[in-house]
Amino acid sequence: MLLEAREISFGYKKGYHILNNISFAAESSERVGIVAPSGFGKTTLCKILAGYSKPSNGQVLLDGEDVYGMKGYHPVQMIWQHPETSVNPRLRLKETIAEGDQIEQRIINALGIEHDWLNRFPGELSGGELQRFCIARALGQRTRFLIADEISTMLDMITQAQIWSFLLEETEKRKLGLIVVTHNTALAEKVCTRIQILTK
Ligand SMILES: Nc1ncnc2c1ncn2[C@@H]1O[C@H](COP(=O)(O)OP(=O)(O)OP(=O)(O)O)[C@@H](O)[C@H]1O
Repeated sequence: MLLEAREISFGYKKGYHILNNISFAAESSERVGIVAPSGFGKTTLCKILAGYSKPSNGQVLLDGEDVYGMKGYHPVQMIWQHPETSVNPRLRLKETIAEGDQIEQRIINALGIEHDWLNRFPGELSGGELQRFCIARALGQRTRFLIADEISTMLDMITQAQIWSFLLEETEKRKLGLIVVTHNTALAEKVCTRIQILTK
């Protein structure tokens, strides 16, 4: 499967574009690191790829089909930098998991999610524990591409290693494309099959 962003332009303020004519493509067999300076618009591009923001110009295509015309589950799922703002604080974590597309128990186990955490609210977990739920939720049955936007910045080294080794194994097994946004070049070089530098 091919995910393509073609000549994307986007601005938060009318008349001022953050992204100007940006093109990007990734195959589901790839793990692509996106590198650009802070404030360039990497998260904005990820939001466009995952269907959260519509570009003012350009198209996002999945195997040639415009994703903004698709209905139902979005095959491009995003894991955000801040898990605490990516979950509903009023839902117990088992309900957060249920927001995903039939998340398999083996994914919950592999991420080290403890049974007792499922009955808690987000405010009762650490950032690292919560991020595991956000990763699990994104790995639904119909997910084809996963976007990881600075997902491990707040984690200790052991947890980072566990989570990345799980993600590499899972994406390989299910042939999911992985797009990685990080300022950590050593991490990008380790986990990605290709690095794409975005330029204005
Ligand atoms: N919701 C918003 N409303 C207005 N401006 C925004 C909004 N979100 C982001 N911006 C601005 O858009 C620009 C790009 O932001 P974005 O988060 O996409 O950059 P980034 O490359 O991911 O940055 P970083 O590497 O620092 O995370 C920034 O100047 C930011 O202030």
